[in-house]
Amino acid sequence: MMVDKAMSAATPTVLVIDDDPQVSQTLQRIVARMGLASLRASSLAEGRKLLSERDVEVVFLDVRLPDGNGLDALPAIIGSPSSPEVIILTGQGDPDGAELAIEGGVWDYLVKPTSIKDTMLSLERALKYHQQKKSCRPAPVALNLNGVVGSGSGMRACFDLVAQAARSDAGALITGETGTGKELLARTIHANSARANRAFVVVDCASLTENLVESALFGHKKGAFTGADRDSIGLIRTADGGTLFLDEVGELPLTIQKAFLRVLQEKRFRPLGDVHETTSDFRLLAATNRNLAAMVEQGSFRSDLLFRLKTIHITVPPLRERSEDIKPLAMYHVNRLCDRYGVPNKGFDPELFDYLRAYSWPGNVRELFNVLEMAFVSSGESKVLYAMHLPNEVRIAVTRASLHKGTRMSQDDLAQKGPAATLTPPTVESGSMTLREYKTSMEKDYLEKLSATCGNDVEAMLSASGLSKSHLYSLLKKHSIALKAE
Ligand SMILES: Nc1ncnc2c1ncn2[C@@H]1O[C@H](COP(=O)(O)OP(=O)(O)OP(=O)(O)O)[C@@H](O)[C@H]1O
Repeated sequence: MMVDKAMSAATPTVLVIDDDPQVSQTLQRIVARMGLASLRASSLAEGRKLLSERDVEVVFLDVRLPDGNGLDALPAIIGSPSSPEVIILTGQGDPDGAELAIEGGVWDYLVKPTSIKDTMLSLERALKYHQQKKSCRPAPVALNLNGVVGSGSGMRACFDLVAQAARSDAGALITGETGTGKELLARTIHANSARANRAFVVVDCASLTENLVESALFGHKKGAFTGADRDSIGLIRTADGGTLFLDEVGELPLTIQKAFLRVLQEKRFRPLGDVHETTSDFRLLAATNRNLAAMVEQGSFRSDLLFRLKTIHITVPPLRERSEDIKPLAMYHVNRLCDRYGVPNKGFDPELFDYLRAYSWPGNVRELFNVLEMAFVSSGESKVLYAMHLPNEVRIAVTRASLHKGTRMSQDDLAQKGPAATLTPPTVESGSMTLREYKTSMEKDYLEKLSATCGNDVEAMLSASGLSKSHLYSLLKKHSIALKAE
C-alpha cells in the first residue's frame, strides 16, 4: 500500500487499485501532475481498507486483481463513505464489457494502454462531477411525499431511490409503463432537492419535431431560421439552477443526443445562430417507457448518454403488480374529487375494490384516476360508490376475465362467498348424468355467475357473454333466473 503524503488534507485524493506496479506508477505520476494526491493498492482488500479510512474522490480500478474481479467489488467501492467516482481500467479484449461496468454505476471505462491525455480528461471530469455532487448534497431529511400514494414494497423501494436522488445532484432515469407516475416522482425528487426553489423544466421529447427540438432545447437568436422573429433562451437555459426533466427521452433524435451529451459534460452550449456559448447549471432527470438498453443495441440510443442518465435508476412497477396500492390510491383520488366538487366524502362498497383489483390497468394510475372520475360522476347523489358506478368497459373486462378463468374476481372474494360462487363443473360419476343434463347444469351456473358479476346490468351481460338479447332472455327464462331490480 503506497500513500503520497506530500499533499494537504484538502487536496482531492485519487486511489489506484492495480496490481501492475508500472501501470500504478504511471497513473500516480499523472495524478501528481494534476496537483492531486494519490493512494495505491495492489489488491481489492487493500483498496477497500483505504476506502474505509480515507476520503477518496476518484478510484482507478483494474478489473483483474489477485483477490477478485474489480467489477464485482463495484457496489462496495461506490458505497464506501466518500462514494467515489470509479474509472475502470481493463486490458484490451477483456471479456468483461463496458456494459457491465456502466450498469454498475462507473464513471468511465478506459482500455489499457490509454493515452495520458484521455486519462487526464477522464479524471478531470470525474473529479469535477464528484465535487459538484458533494456541494449539492444537503443533510439527509425525511422525504416529503406530498400527494404521492404508495405503501406496498414496490413503491417503498422507489421512494428509497427518490430520497437518494433528492440528496444527490446526479442524473436519474425513471422507467416504467405509461401512467405509472414517472413525472410525479421526478417532481418529487426536485421538490425534495437542494434545487427545489428553482425551476422544474419539462421537455416533452415526444412532441418536439427534429427541427424544433434543437431550438427548443438550446434556444436561438432572432433570424437564426425562418420564423425566428425574436431571441429565445431555450429550455436548457431556463432550467439554470433548477432541474431539467426529459420526458420520453427515448424519442430524442440521435443528432440531438450527441449535442446534448456535450452539454451534460461541459454545461456549455451555443444557441442556434449565436456566435457565443452560454452556460446552464441544471440537474438532469429523464423518464421513458421504452427499453433504452435495447435501443442502444439497435443503435437508436447512445450508450454514453444512457450511462450519464442512469447514475440512479428508478423502475416504477405497473399498477397490476402492486394491487395493495389500489385501494389507497382510489380513496385518495375520490376524496380529492369530493373536495373539488364540494360534496361530502363518499363511502366505498367493498365490491368496488374487488373490481378495481381484478382489472389489469394497462394505463396504470392515470387510467385508474380517469375511471374513478367517471364512477364519481355516475354515482351522482349516492353517498356510496358501488361497482355498478364503474364504466361498462371495466366491468365487462373483469367479468370476461373471471368467466374465462372460471373463477370469481379475486381470491378475497372467493374466500368471502365460498366455493359455490365459482364456475366449478359438477362431478360426473359414470352413468349419473347425461351430457345434456351436464350442459344444462353448466349453462345455469354460467348465467347465475354472469348476472351476479354484472350486477344485473343487461348491457354488461350481453357484452360479456356475446349472446343476443333475445337469446339471453330466453335462457334466463329457461333456468328461471330473475334479474333483480337495481
Ligand atoms: N403514486 C401516485 N400517487 C398519486 N398519484 C399518482 C401516483 N402515480 C401516478 N399518479 C397520478 O397519475 C397520473 C399519471 O402520472 P404521471 O404523469 O406522473 O405518469 P407517467 O408515468 O409520467 O406517464 P407517461 O409515461 O404517460 O408520461 C398523474 O395524475 C399523477 O399525479
